[in-house]
Amino acid sequence: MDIIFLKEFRVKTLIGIYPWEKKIPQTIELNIEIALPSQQASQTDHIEDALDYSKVVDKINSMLAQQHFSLLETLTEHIAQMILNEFGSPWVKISAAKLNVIPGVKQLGICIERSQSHH
Ligand SMILES: Nc1nc2c(c(=O)[nH]1)N=C([C@H](O)[C@@H](O)CO)CN2
Repeated sequence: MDIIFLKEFRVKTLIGIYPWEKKIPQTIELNIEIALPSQQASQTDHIEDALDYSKVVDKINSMLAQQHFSLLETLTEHIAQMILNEFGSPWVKISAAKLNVIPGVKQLGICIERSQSHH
């Protein structure tokens, strides 16, 4: 299985359950692994055959500018479903962390894995 990864991808968004968190954007750090639907790009050297990771970054930036979540669980689920549905990936692993939001904890967050469901 071939995997594209995005490491330490930082993005500002409104995220959290508390009133202040719904007004003040916070930086979250994403780490993402995306299984590729095919190995074709490694043979052809054509971007048209690749899963274009710059498009994934653009999609996530625009999603998190428009949609505001209370929980990191919901945020990661939405990103995972977008990647599975719009990029045809068979499997994704996504972690999202808040930075220095609780004294004494440098990062805290969640990590999820999701696969295509075949009906
Ligand atoms: N399981 C979770 N627990 C908590 C979350 C969350 O997103 N998932 N969020 C918060 C608050 O927003 C917190 O980050 C502020 O300190 C608390 N617990």
